[in-house]
Amino acid sequence: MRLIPLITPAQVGRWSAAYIVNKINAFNPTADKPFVLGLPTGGTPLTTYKELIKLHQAGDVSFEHVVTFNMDEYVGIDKDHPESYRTFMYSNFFNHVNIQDKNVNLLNGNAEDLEAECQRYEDKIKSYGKINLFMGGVGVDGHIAFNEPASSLASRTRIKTLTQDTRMANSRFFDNDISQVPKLALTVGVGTLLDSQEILVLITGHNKALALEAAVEGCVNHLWTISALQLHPKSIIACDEPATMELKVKTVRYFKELEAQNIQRFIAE
Ligand SMILES: N[C@@H]1[C@@H](O)[C@H](O)[C@@H](COP(=O)(O)O)O[C@@H]1O
Repeated sequence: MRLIPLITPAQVGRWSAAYIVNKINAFNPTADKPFVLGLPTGGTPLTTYKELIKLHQAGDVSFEHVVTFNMDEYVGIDKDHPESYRTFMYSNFFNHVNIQDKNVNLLNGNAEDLEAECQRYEDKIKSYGKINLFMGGVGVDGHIAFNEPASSLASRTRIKTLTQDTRMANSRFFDNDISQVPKLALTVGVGTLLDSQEILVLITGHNKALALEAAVEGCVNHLWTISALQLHPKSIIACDEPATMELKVKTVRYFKELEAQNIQRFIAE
């Protein structure tokens, strides 16, 4: 695992966007060989999306041959609801870059047969071979995508019941009214994520410090599904300083030294 210890959320946005752009450009995607990118929603990746849009507008990256798969979606809210993850993705990213609509993959939380919808998603991912890079965030309780505590670390795309904690955290997007937050969601599984070639997780803010500790210093444990990153051959966490508050000083120092060259340009800005 790599830990990229930045200082501010803006730096996490810039670092992660630059990382993604380099990966896409090095891959040199074509119509026959698209780059497959997994994407999250949430407050944390917003700066990354803004930076990606900027880099696209500057001509540094094209999304023409990029295929995306979003990690999750609520069940039972209209696809055009302002808080659906579909709406989030179009308004914060897809509408601002040259991605082709046919290359956008989102789970349909209103499908008649939700289990069949999850299987369709898994099959569609398989049809591309694998996801080249999955970007993610983390919940305060350490969930990745909507893999809530005690999710199987071998799980695949499926329906999950959201915990009270998650619904409370997400009520900030629903007029602070928990009763408006859906109780169910469709989510890729931990196993689905682990099949990706690379995973890049963004963690910012002091309220995520315990989740970062569990991811980096904790044992692999289904109660903190983010800890499954330790099982992945190529996982990266980009974090800001407040998120490191529960890590040991020596852990932070170790990664600061290791990544000095890679973070220098970003922390100087
Ligand atoms: N399903 C999403 C997760 O994918 C996301 O990582 C998490 C944290 O969101 P935020 O970045 O807003 O803290 O929120 C939701 O639960």
